[in-house]
Amino acid sequence: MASAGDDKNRVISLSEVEKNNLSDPNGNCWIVLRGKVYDVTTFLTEHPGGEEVIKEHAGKDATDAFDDVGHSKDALQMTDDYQIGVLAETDKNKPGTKTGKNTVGDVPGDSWKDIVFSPTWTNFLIPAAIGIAVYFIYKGATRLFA
Ligand code: HEM
Repeated sequence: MASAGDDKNRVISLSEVEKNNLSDPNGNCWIVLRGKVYDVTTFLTEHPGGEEVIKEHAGKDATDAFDDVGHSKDALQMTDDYQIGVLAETDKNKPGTKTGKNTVGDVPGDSWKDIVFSPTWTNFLIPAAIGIAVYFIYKGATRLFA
């Protein structure tokens, strides 16, 4: 059922998102997740995590809060039903907004790239362990031939 109102690629400015923060007379609740705009007004009462957590982000970017919860892939796919547009390019780099695709593969920690390229302590620990092992092998070898 495609109609003009179903256009998920309508370009929406951040100031328009900010107006739909529940306090507006229309009572709408819009949020931004990775550069996409969602109208979650009707979803609030259905949200398994409760209304309040989403309401706190009404009219704002909720990407970090959404990711912090560790939403399931099902939850991520559900967001599609509420997308009403994309954030204007010029507004994507403003503080507090996150760009990027909202696809399953983009969930932090979900892709092998996040692990391989993450600068966490494990990336330091593994080379360090190899270094120590090489040192002891070398020490053992020099003792053998001494
Ligand atoms: C369109 C947007 C959203 C959808 C479709 C959605 C969907 C869901 C679903 C399906 C769950 C059940 C658990 C899961 O499957 O992961 C859930 C739980 C939850 N969500 Fe959302 N959510 C949305 C936005 C948000 C936002 C913006 C926040 C935070 C500010 C949030 C916070 C939570 C919390 C705290 C839980 C409970 C987690 C738990 O009990 O372990 N959600 N959400």
